[in-house]
Amino acid sequence: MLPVLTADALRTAEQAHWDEHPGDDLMGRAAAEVARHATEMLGDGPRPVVLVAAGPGSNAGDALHAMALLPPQLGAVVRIWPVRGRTHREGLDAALAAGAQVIGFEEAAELLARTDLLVDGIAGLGSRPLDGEAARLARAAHAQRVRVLSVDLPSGLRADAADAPEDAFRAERTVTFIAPKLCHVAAPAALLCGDVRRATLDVDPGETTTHQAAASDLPAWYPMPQASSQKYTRGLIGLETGSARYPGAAVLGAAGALFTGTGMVRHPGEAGAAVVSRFPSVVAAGGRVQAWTCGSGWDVEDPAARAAHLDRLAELIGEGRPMVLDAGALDLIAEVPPLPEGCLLTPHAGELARLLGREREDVEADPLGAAREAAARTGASVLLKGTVQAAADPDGRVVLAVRGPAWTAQAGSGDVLAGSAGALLAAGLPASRAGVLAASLQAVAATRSPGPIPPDRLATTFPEVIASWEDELVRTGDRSPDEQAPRGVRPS
Ligand SMILES: NC(=O)C1=CN([C@@H]2O[C@H](COP(=O)(O)OP(=O)(O)OC[C@H]3O[C@@H](n4cnc5c(N)ncnc54)[C@H](O)[C@@H]3O)[C@@H](O)[C@H]2O)[C@@H](O)CC1
Repeated sequence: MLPVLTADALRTAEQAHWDEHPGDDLMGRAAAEVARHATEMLGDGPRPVVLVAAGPGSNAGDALHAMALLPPQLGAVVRIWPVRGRTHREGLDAALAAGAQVIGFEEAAELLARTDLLVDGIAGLGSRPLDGEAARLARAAHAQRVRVLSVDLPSGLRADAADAPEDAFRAERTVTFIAPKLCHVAAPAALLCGDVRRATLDVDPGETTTHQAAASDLPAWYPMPQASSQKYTRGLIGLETGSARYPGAAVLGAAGALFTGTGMVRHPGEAGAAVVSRFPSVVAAGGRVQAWTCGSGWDVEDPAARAAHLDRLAELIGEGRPMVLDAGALDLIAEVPPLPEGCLLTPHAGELARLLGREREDVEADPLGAAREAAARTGASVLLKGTVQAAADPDGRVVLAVRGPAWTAQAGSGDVLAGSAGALLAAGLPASRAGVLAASLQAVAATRSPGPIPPDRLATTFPEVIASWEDELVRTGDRSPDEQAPRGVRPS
């Protein structure tokens, strides 16, 4: 997992580094990284034109010092537009000494047509939305498809926010320092960062409570069956989902659980028959389970159905097993006893806002903060679904799931996800890990099988993804090839 730092935490890490290594030239190393990436992007065309948009702070310092570090044989023609006329003094002197020239806004705007690379050094950690000439330049660069290398982050984004203001640079590549910030990993901001390259600058990022899951983390997290496994040890998941009004949710949740992999799925509720007709391995009766998924497709608008769901939720809570609470069940939390240990709530932004008694926009403005608050209030882990998918634990730790394409933004994805997370919970994974793994599985599946595939059909591709994880574990020696395909005893 990658640490994700806030701007404040990053400044603290930087200060701690300087306390230990007084005078260490972090800007020099950052500039060398910018120069390396600029050179790589420019390739070997003759006398490339490089335009630097330079702000007033240290972000411009990195960009400008980098210009003095470009290989002389590149013969780059470097022009600097200082936003609002002033910029980082030493950086500017270094760039001028290497042959760069300062130009005004009009000249910079005209130069765009001949610019091979725009180095965006307006602002990094201190970035706020662009306005005036800077906004005009960003817009024109986008319209003219100018290639942009952003230093630390595309100017106009805010380091700790996931939103993408219209007036921000759109980078082909972003070289970020020490550790990524929220804007680099959470959509839609992350989509403006292009290819994000992390330069650690040999600075310890320190402790952080926020991490981004990587695709390479997933194989080891998945509960692969062992030679000694049997259905009871792999996990029994009970589904209490669907209703007369929304029977499909029960089928979708069962698809999520079955194609994620589990020992047995039980569906004792009224939608059980519909589920069994689609998936005959499902047991439409109660009995022992290790975890429950409930709430998907519950009809909480009809008073009689709502009362029945409420009774059933209280009953399930009384069993004391870990549960995934999805959709309708989230609306009933305030009316039932406290949840057992190890539960997972799976709200989207609107449901999370209702849970917190806030506006949806508030949640969207600070998705991780909202998930943390809900986790602290309910004592459950909270997987926020949507463009930002992240699971928060009651102690404040947050893990962002692997990102996928927006094809999964469709009705039914959440029902599949709740079933999938329930299967993983039943297998013994901690709640937030189950949520992050299920969300990541769906994202990876949609990346491998893009297009408008209905969520239950997409679930049928989960096994391919999981099989590739098993291949990976065998390749790295973390799983015996015999567990994957027993060879038996062969003639000597
Ligand atoms: N903190 C660190 O550990 C390191 C920082 N470095 C660089 O330093 C940067 C942080 O430097 P600073 O704290 O000086 O902050 P920035 O250079 O990110 O920006 C702050 C300045 O930019 C102005 N600004 C912000 N948004 C603007 C906008 N939209 N239009 C015009 N002006 C705008 C602010 O008014 C302020 O003067 C990092 O992003 C990185 O590039 C690197 O040198 C390496 C190490």
